[in-house]
Amino acid sequence: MAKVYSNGQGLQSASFSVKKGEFVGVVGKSGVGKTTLMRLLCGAIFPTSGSLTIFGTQMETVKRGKLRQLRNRIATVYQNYNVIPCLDVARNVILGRLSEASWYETVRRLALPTKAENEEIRTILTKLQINEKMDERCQELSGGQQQRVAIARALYSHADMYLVDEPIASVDPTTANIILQTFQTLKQDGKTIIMNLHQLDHALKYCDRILMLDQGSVSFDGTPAEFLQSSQYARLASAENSNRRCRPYE
Ligand SMILES: Nc1ncnc2c1ncn2[C@@H]1O[C@H](COP(=O)(O)OP(=O)(O)OP(=O)(O)O)[C@@H](O)[C@H]1O
Repeated sequence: MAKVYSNGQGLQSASFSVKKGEFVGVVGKSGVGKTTLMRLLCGAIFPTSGSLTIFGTQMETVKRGKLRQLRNRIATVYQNYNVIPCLDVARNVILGRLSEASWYETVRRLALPTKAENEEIRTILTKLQINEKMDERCQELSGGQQQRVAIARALYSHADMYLVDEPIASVDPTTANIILQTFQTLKQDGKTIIMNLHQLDHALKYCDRILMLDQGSVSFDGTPAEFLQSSQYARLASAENSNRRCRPYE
């Protein structure tokens, strides 16, 4: 498929399929089309040519109702977090599971979450080490904390597929590992994860497949071990000024 914007930029050519339960890392320089790919995969935009099938549904001909159902099976974590600043952390997380709820149920969950709902939210926030912020408004949090709230909201959705755009861009190395380990646990539960990552060492360590984009096209598709041996890895690592060869399996 391709998604070419009116200025000629975008994703020029991508051909791949992803299996249930795979953790795919999408790497590549800035501007090569990683976010465009994410937006295609969550049905926010559509290919300008070629074909895209998500959960067996062809996106070129999808009807509005079916698209809504598909989107309910996909959780997206955007680079800019998309949290609601004036709501507290718990309520931002609750938003992750409201798409199917009636108007009454939406108000009830936001105004009067049950003990079980609060406990589930607290468990997710504890995993991401941000539970002490549960009652604080998002506008009072740092960028890295807001990023973890956005991740918690995605986890609360119980989606089948997680599209995650640069989830560790604003966090310290310890938190980065916590976040990536959380997604690895999801993968073990059979969830599919497609994650844009700039940090090659983390992609090599946590993903079980690497897709590299270069100038809007897929230039590599293989395992981390194959990627590590590839000329594409060498080029990208040196371009990102990090040609320190990683040894993720040691
Ligand atoms: N809505 C748009 N209209 C026109 N051009 C766009 C649009 N969105 C992205 N582009 C262009 O498409 C190309 C790919 O952008 P995209 O955001 O997908 O890259 P990226 O790999 O995610 O970059 P980064 O790593 O910096 O986030 C870029 O050249 C960008 O300028």
